[in-house]
Amino acid sequence: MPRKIAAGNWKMNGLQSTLAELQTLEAKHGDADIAILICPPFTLISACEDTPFDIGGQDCHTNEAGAHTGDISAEMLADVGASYVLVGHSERRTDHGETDAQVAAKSQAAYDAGLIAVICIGETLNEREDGTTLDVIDAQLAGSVPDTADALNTVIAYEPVWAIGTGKVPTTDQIAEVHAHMRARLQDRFADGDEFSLLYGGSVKGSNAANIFAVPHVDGALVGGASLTAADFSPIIAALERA
Ligand SMILES: O=C[C@H](O)COP(=O)(O)O
Repeated sequence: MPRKIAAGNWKMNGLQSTLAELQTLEAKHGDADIAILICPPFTLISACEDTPFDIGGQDCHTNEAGAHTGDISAEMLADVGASYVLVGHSERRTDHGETDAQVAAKSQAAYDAGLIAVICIGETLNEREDGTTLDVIDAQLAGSVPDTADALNTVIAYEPVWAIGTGKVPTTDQIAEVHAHMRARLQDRFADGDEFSLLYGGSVKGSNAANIFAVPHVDGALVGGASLTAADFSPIIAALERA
């Protein structure tokens, strides 16, 4: 069975005062049966050391170390207690021009440092409207997921770009189509393809989480805005625990 994962991506949000929200969340879900992953900004990772939740970075460099001002290596993330790292988020692909090849190299860097890579893929609105969604998914899976991936070192997050931070959510049929497609592609390519955790991301909220988690091959969520407060994230975690 794939791991169930409720992941919160704080993006460029969070100061030390934000950690009070994490403590509230711990009081409610500190003993959860599912994996709860928090991806705070780099500046707060050390401060999360004592949390019962898994901690992840939001990006890593392809190299272990070197002259790359402002970048963070996977080894540095592991050094301060992270066990996961997001790679290939659409905001990185758009803001920093990251390619599938770079995302694959970052994933490999994550594996080399002992981190689990959460590889993000998803189509734009134009691609959805052109009817090329599954082609885009195929290309991103082929290009961003290294041959060395397996269900223990890799999680795939399907995040339609047009659903991120917009309040627009695909229909459950649309999510089901993409997740079943991803599962089939992973089964074709990897011996343990049926064990990879597949997350949905894009405007997940307490009000829609249960419907999304009822979709076959949805093993959890990658949540942005609604992961910033315990009040918003807790109902999503609870829905996944019930799913
Ligand atoms: O990484 C998280 C996703 O980009 C989803 O963000 P959102 O929940 O704010 O739409």
